[in-house]
Formats: sequence, structure tokens, C-alpha cells
Amino acid sequence: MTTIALIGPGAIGGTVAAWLAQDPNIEVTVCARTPFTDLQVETPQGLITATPKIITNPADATPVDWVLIATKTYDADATKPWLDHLVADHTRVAIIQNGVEHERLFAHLVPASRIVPVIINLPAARSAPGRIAQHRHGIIAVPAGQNGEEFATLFAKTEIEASAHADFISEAWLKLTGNSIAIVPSLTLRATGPVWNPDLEAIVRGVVEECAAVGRAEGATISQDFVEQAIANSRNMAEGSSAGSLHADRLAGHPMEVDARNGVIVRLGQKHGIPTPMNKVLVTLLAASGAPWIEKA
Ligand SMILES: NC(=O)C1=CN([C@@H]2O[C@H](COP(=O)(O)OP(=O)(O)OC[C@H]3O[C@@H](n4cnc5c(N)ncnc54)[C@H](OP(=O)(O)O)[C@@H]3O)[C@@H](O)[C@H]2O)C=CC1
Ligand SMILES: CC(C)(CO)C(=O)C(=O)O
Repeated sequence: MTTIALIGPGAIGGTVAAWLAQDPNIEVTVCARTPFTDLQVETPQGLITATPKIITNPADATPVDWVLIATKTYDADATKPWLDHLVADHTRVAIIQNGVEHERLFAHLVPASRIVPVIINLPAARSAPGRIAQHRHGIIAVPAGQNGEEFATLFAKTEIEASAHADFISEAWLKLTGNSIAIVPSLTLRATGPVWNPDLEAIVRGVVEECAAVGRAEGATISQDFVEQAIANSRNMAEGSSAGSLHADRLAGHPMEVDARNGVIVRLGQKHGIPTPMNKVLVTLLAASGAPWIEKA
């Protein structure tokens, strides 16, 4: 029996916990901030339900084989009380979050050799604690190597496609490049498609091209075709559609992961001497909009 503790059973964490709980060889414990009784996830394959052990007090947690963290990036430090009880010498910690700084955000909490950064492509939204809609087939990317490959095998009996990649840095930056555009509709509160014009395209292009340039400087392979497709996706964003979790958080009045998704482009751009004026301007304007703001990632 493999023991897993999932910290942060929101849209992503709840979906992952529910899928893993379908495997009789995996014992899932959910570490929640807000109590709830069970998981119900509407997936592309239909409704899945799970009744894992759900705890809200870190003192009730005991060491496990795997800790999976699916909080927002700005809640990284809030996981420490859980990690203090869940992590033993054999425990590995998978960080299922957007962005490219999984190791940096958790370096002071978990030994680097135990961390598995996880990139997940799985649009999901939570309507209430334990109640989630998974909008599309889930794909997970992790780094090649024993920890990554063993993490991927956890999903063998789920509908989530998990694989290890020798070029994980490109996987992470390709995701961030596609995600980077969401700051535009998050700022305007309008889908980009219906209001598309050359000036808006120039802004979107600036955001994406800056992200790709910084990603390439960080060692990622990002083709111009990928950049053009990301821009085309923004051009085709239909009225009323979602640009993903950053946009959803803005619409819901929740704090946003702006630093992990766009601020990081500015910070790492400075490291490489790459100008990132468009990301800088949009991050500044979003901060000035009065939306709930958390400075750190
Ligand atoms: N939603 C999506 O479509 C996608 C999201 N992602 C990424 O996945 C990550 C998670 O996002 P998402 O699932 O949407 O976020 P949610 O806000 O839906 O879920 C975050 C969860 O973490 C919980 N949490 C926060 N702090 C603690 C704590 N100290 N102890 C226990 N639980 C805690 C929250 O608790 P509470 O219930 O009390 O709020 C919430 O349940 C983000 O990095 C996001 O960018 C990646 C791909 C797609
Ligand atoms: C775009 C999406 C939904 C893809 O998984 C995403 O990563 C996010 O919005 O957080």
C-alpha cells in the first residue's frame, strides 16, 4: 500500500486526490484548511467520488510515502505545519503548481533531493469544498529520474496521463508561456477575442514573447510556432470563456498567483538582462487595480 497525503484539496488537489483514491493500492489522506466530508468530481469520464481520510489539524498527520502539495503558490509557507508531521526520511514531496519556481518556493521546507516539481494541464474549478468540475483530460509532466518516474506511476490507474521528461524545464516554460497571457483578461475583465485589435495583439505578443525569451535564457526550448499559437489562442478567446485559474481568481475576487505567473518573467528577465516591459506594466496595473494582492509568489 502506497500512502499519499494531499495538501490543498482545491480544484487541482481535489481532482488528483479523487483520481488517486480510485486505486485500491493507494491510501489517500487529504490535508484540508476548510473541512468537508467527501470528494465528488465531474470528470470527462463521468462523476468520480471518493471518501478519503480528511484531516484539518496537522497534529493528526503521520508520515507518508508521498506528500502532494496543490495549494496556490502564495500558500507555500502555510504547508509547513503539515510537512513537519508528514515528512520522514523516505518521504518525497511533489509540488503540483503552476510556474517555474517549485524548488525555490519550497527549498526552505523540503530537501531539494526529495522535491518533485509537477506541471499539470488540467482545467478544473471548485464550486464548494470537495465539489469540483474537471473540464478536460489531465496531463502531468515531471522531471526524468527515479523520483519523477515513480511519481508518474502513481497515476497508472487514473485517467490522468503522467509522464517524466528529460527536458522538464521546457515543459514548465511552455506551460508558463501559454499561461502568461491570462493576465490580460484578468486585468480587463473581458475575453480578448471579441475586443481583438492590432493594439491588443501587440500587448499580448509582448507578454508572450517576453516570457519565451526569458524561458529560452533559462534553458527552455520554445519555438516561434508555439508563441504564435499562444497568441492565436488569445485571439480566439470567446466571450464568457475562462482564461484559466488566474482569470477565475480575479473574477471571484480571490488573491491571484500573479508573481508566480508573470512577476517571475520580470524577475528572471532582470537576472538575464532581458527587458520585460509588457509584463512589468501589466503586473503593476493589476496590483493597482485593487484586486486582492499577495506580493510573494
Ligand atoms: N484550477 C486549474 O484549472 C489549474 C490550476 N493549476 C495550478 O494548481 C495550483 C492549485 O490551484 P487550484 O487547485 O486551482 O487552487 P484552489 O484555490 O482551488 O485550491 C487550493 C487549495 O489549497 C488549500 N490550502 C491553502 N492553504 C492550505 C493549508 N495551509 N493547508 C491545507 N490546505 C490549504 C485551499 O484551502 P481552502 O479550501 O480553505 O481555500 C484550497 O483547497 C495552482 O498553482 C494553480 O495555478 C494548474 C493547472 C490548472
Ligand atoms: C490554463 C490551465 C487551466 C491549464 O491547465 C491552467 O494552467 C490554469 O489556468 O491554471
